[in-house]
Order: sequence, then C-alpha cells, then structure tokens
Amino acid sequence: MTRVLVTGGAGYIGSHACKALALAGYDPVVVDNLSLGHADAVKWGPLEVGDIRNSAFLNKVITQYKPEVVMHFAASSTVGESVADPAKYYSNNVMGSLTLLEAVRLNEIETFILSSTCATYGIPTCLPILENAPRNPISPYGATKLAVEHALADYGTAYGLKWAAMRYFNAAGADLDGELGERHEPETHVIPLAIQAALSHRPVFNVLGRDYPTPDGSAVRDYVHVADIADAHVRAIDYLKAGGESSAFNLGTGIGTSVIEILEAVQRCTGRKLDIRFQPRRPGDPASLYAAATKAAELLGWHPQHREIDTIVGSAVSWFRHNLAA
Ligand SMILES: NC(=O)c1ccc[n+]([C@@H]2O[C@H](COP(=O)([O-])OP(=O)(O)OC[C@H]3O[C@@H](n4cnc5c(N)ncnc54)[C@H](O)[C@@H]3O)[C@@H](O)[C@H]2O)c1
Ligand SMILES: O=c1ccn([C@@H]2O[C@H](COP(=O)(O)OP(=O)(O)O[C@H]3O[C@H](CO)[C@H](O)[C@H](O)[C@H]3O)[C@@H](O)[C@H]2O)c(=O)[nH]1
Repeated sequence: MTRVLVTGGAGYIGSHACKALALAGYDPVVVDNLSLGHADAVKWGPLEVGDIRNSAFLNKVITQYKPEVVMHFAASSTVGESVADPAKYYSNNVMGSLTLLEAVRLNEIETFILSSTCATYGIPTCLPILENAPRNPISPYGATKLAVEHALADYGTAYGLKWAAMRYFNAAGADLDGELGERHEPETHVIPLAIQAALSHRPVFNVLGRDYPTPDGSAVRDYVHVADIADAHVRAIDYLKAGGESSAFNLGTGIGTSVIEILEAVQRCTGRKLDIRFQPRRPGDPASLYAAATKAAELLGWHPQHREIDTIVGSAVSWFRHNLAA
C-alpha cells in the first residue's frame, strides 16, 4: 500500500482527505500539531503529534513510516488574521513548508501535493479564473501560499520533485456519512457561521457588504464540497504517478453563489429563519471569485459530485445537528 504523509490531517480538509485516501487504498499517516485540528478526526491511520517546522520530528516520522507521497494541508489560513499578524503566516506557511520540503528532498520522497488557494490570484482581472491568470495576492495569507508554490516549482525543476498545487476556492460542507465536519475555532467561514446562527437561540447573521457589483449586492464565491476536494487530491497522486506533468489545478465548481443565496440555502436546510443584518464590507474581500476548473476535469478526470448548494449546505447542517449542542 502506498503510504501518504498527511500534514494537517486532523483539520477540516485534511481529515476528509485521509478518508478518501483510505477508501482509495492508500495508507495515510497524519502529522499535526493539533493547534487547530482535532485528534478524534484522525480515524484512518496513525497520528504523530508535532510541528512541521521541527525538522528532527519530521525526519523521525519519515524514517519510521517511509511515505512515498506528502500531502500538505498544515497551515494558518485566515485572511484577516494574516493581515494583523503576518509573522505567524510567514513562519507557519513559508518556514513550515520549506522545512517540510527539505525533509522531503533529503529523504528522497518523490511526490508532493500542496493545499493552495484562490487567494493566490488576488483581485481577478477576469472571471471565471483560469490557472494562468495573474497571481497578485492581496493578503499575507495569499502571498505565503504563492511563495510555497514558487518553491515547489523550483524544487521540481532542480531536484525532480513531482508536485501538484491544488488551488481551492471555498471549501464547504461535511462528510456525507456524517463522520467528519468543519470544526474551526474560532470559525470565520460563512456557511458554518450561518448554520450555527440558524440553529441557535439568537439567529442573527451579519452580511458583510451589500454594495458589491453583483446581482444581489452581496459577495459571490465558488463553494466546493470538501469530499470533492479530497477526491481531487487522490486523483492528483494517481496523475503524477502515471507520469503527469507537475502543475497547479483550480478546484471549484465554476458556480458563483452569493452570501444572500447561501443564507437562503441555510434557511431551507435548517427550516429556521435567520435575522439578517447588513454590515460594511470586510477589508480585503473581492466582490466575486469563481473558478474555471476545466484543467482538473481534463487532466485529473475530476468532476465535482456535490455541486448543488443545498447538498453542500445540507451536509454541513446535518453535521452540526449531530455535533452542536444547540
Ligand atoms: N478552508 C478553505 O476554504 C480553504 C481554502 C483554500 C485553501 N485552504 C487550505 O487548505 C488547508 C487546510 O485548511 P483547513 O480549512 O482544513 O484548515 P484547518 O485549520 O482545519 O486544518 C489545518 C490543520 O493543520 C494543523 N497545523 C497548522 N499548523 C501546523 C504546524 N505548524 N504543524 C503541524 N500541524 C499544523 C492544524 O492543527 C490543523 O489540524 C490549509 O493549507 C488552507 O490554507 C483552505
Ligand atoms: O459572518 C460572515 C462571514 C463571511 N461573510 C462573507 O461570506 C463570504 C465568504 O467568506 P468566507 O470567510 O466563508 O470565505 P472567504 O472567501 O473569505 O475565504 C476563502 O477564500 C480565501 C481566499 O480568498 C481563503 O482561501 C480561505 O481559506 C477560504 O475559506 C465573504 O464575502 C464574506 O465577507 C459574511 O457575509 N458574513
């Protein structure tokens, strides 16, 4: 069985990836410092608790498990926090990834899959966003992820590392079997926040911006189901192992959904009414982001299976109903 080292595998997307890997016949080993993740989300292989910035720890884990592939989810990933505390982002995302990449190089691991983000594009010059669009991040978070993408490409050229950079749009939803969900603390993402509000006794929800140049004035994003993101990662391993060229892939559905449309879906899926209030825009939020994901379709054979917003939101509602003390 091919062993895959999954950094950040106790987190939201990494834990879903471990499940997808195990179902596809891979053997995931998780490295996570549990700064944000949850040990009980690691269900498909061992958990080694430690920090990716600790090269001695990484070398010990790699020597013990001998992974053939690294899937790298561990990062700090809140845009606003990155503006307030860029040092944390350069340390965790850049130094952490470079430490990991060095361990990969010195231990001769051939294949590396990176969690990247649509935040590497910044404000798009045209929509939908293609992989070759200009990359001008407007936050330290996006800048740190772009820096790691550059390092990957250089490691590929110089050392022969095979890599894929997966640029997710808005990861959303929960495992459809109810085994995993989104448990960020603090939560900043619109879908879990709106669901938590709807299921609470004080269902106030703040829409951040109502004057965007979008059909209903609220910001538009491309919400992609976390299980589909996990599936794309497994496909990326298969693609690289089959000799596919190292590359970046957008992971989105191509469908733009506004914040107001999200709230309508949350109200349908919970059967609860939200008390919607409008607030000023959140600094740094682009008006509209949605992907052209045709490259992932063509090269990885990736076709998101859960594209309907009610399926995405409904899976998250189901998770919260079973796991939130309302
Ligand atoms: N959630 C999204 O919509 C989204 C969108 C684009 C990209 N991404 C990227 O996907 C990845 C996973 O995101 P997520 O939403 O699952 O986040 P998450 O916070 O749920 O998971 C990250 C995991 O990494 C661990 N971690 C963080 N720093 C670490 C370190 N130095 N050493 C070891 N472990 C560490 C945390 O404990 C956590 O379990 C991140 O790289 C993020 O930038 C997420
Ligand atoms: O209480 C809230 C929270 C969010 N929003 C709005 O909902 C939309 C989506 O916001 P999220 O915070 O859920 O997601 P982002 O688009 O900001 O973030 C996503 O895209 C980023 C890049 O742009 C990063 O990759 C990040 O990890 C990923 O979750 C934004 O317009 C935001 O202003 C609200 O209206 N009210």
